[in-house]
Amino acid sequence: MCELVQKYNVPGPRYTSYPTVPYWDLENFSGKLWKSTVLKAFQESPDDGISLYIHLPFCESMCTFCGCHKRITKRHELELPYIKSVLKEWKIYCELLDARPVIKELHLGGGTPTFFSPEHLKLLVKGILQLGKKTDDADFSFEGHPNNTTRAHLKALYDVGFRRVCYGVQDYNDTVQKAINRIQPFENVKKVTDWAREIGYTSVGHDIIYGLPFQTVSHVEKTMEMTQVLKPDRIAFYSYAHVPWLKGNGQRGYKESDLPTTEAKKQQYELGKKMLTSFGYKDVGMDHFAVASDDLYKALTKGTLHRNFMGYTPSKTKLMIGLGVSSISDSWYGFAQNVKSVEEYEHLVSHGVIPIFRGHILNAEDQLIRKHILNIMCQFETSWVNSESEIIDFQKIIENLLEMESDGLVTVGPNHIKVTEKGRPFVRNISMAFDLKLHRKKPETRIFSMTV
Ligand SMILES: C=Cc1c2[nH]c(c1C)Cc1[nH]c(c(CCC(=O)O)c1C)Cc1[nH]c(c(C)c1CCC(=O)O)Cc1[nH]c(c(C)c1C=C)C2
Ligand SMILES: C[C@H]1O[C@@H](n2cnc3c(N)ncnc32)[C@H](O)[C@@H]1O
Ligand code: MET
Ligand code: SF4
Repeated sequence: MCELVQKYNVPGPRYTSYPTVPYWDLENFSGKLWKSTVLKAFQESPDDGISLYIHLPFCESMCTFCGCHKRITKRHELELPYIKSVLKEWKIYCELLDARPVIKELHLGGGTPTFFSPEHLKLLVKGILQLGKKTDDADFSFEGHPNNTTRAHLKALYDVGFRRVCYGVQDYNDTVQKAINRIQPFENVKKVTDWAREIGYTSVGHDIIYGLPFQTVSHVEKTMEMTQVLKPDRIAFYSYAHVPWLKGNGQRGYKESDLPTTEAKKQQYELGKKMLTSFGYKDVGMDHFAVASDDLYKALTKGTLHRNFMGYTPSKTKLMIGLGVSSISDSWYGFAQNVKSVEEYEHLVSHGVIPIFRGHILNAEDQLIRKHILNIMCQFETSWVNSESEIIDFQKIIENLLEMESDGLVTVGPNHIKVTEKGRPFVRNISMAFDLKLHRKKPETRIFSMTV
C-alpha cells in the first residue's frame, strides 16, 4: 500500500467539476451563452427543482490551513449591504427564468455564515423564498463555526427550513490548533452539536482534516475518539490540500517541513477510516462518511448520489445557481464563476448584471467525460455504449488505466470500468484517466493539490 501511495500521490483535481476550472475555455464563453444554458436547464427540469449555493465570505480571523475564498474582517456593518446584493443577484436570475423556481437544495457556505447575525440570515433566506418556493423534501443546510454559532442562529435558520448543519472541527489537538490559528475547544463543538439536536436538526456533520501541520497519527486517533462521543451523522474526512499559491489564501504561518510526510498522512487516513468504520460509519465516497440512516448514505445505496461544487449531495438537479462572491454555478451545459471581490460584486449586481467573470460551455465530449467522471466518483463504476466511442477515445482512457489495473485499483472490461475496494482511495487518480483535457495539455505551473 505504501508504495502505491508514493506512486500515485501526484497533483490532481478534486473533480467538483469537469472540465476543471483551469481548463475552462474562456474564449468561447459569454454572459449571453451562460444565460441561455441556465434557461435551458431550468426548462428541462420543471419537476426536479434547483439547487442554490450562497457564499458568505466574511470571517473574523484567519485559519492558516484554509483553502476557501474568504475575507477577514471584524466589520459587521458589511453584513447588510452584502445580503442585499445577494438578494439582488437572486432577483436578476429569477427575472431570467420564466417561472417561479422551486428550490430543492439550499446551502450557506463560506467564509463563515455564522459571522452574520441570526436576523440577517433570516432576512436573506426569507428574501430568497419570496421569489421561489421550497420542495416538500428540500434539503437546507449551512456551515457553522463552532466558536461563534449561537442557539439563536440555529433557531432562526430552523424556523426558515434548515434541518442540516456542518461544523468545522479539523483537529482537537492544541499544537495543531495553534499552528492553524484556530483555537477551538471540544466544549464549543459539543455545545453547538447539542443545541442543533435539541432544536430539531436531523443531520449534524463534522469536518475533520488529516495531514495538517504538526498533526500525527495519535492526534487523529484522539480526534476520532472525541468525535465518537458526539456521534455526528455525517463526517467529512478531508485530506489537507496544500495550495499556498492560491491568491488571498493564508497558508503560510508554518513551513512545508512542518507538514506530515506522504507516508504519515496515509497512515492518518488509514487509521481514521478504520476507526470511523468501527464506529459504524459508512464510506460514502471520496472524503465522506455517514451513519446508515443519513440521506447521503441512502443516496449511495439507491445510486442517486451526485457531486457538484458543494461536494457530494443526495440527488442531482440540472441547475445549480451559486450566489455571492466567487460562487460557481452549474447549468449542466455550462459553468460560470462570480467575481471574487466584494466591492466589484456589489457594484455589478447594483447595475443589474449577473456578476460572472469566467465560465465554460460544455461540448459533446465534455458532457460525456463529465458523466463518466461523475459515475466513477459517485458509483465507483461506469460503462459506455458503442456510439459514445465516436465522440471520445476510450482506447486512450483504457491505456491510461493499464498501470492502475495491474496495481489492482480498477478492473477494466471492453466497455466497463469498476473501482476495486483497494482502488477507492485513488478515485481522483482513476478519474484523471478520463480527463482528456489534462492529457492533452499538462499544467505548466502548480494548480492542483496532491491526490493523497
Ligand atoms: C467552504 C469552502 C469550500 C470548499 N470547496 C469549495 C468551497 C467554497 C468550492 C470549491 N472548491 C474548489 C473550487 C474551484 C475553484 C477554483 O478556483 O479552483 C470551488 C469553487 C476546488 C478546490 N478546493 C480546494 C482546493 C485546493 C481547490 C482547487 C484546487 C484543487 O482542485 O485541488 C480546497 C478545499 N476547499 C474545500 C475543501 C474541502 C478543500 C479541500 C479538501 C471546501
Ligand atoms: C468547509 C470545510 O473545508 C475544509 N477545508 C478548508 N480548507 C481546506 C484545505 N486547505 N484542505 C482541506 N480541507 C479544507 C474544512 O474542513 C472546512 O471545515
Ligand atoms: N467558517 C466555518 C468554520 O471554519 C465554516 C467552515 S470553513 C468554510 O468553521
Ligand atoms: S476555516 Fe472557516 S473560519 Fe477559518 S478562515 Fe476558513 S472559512 Fe474562515
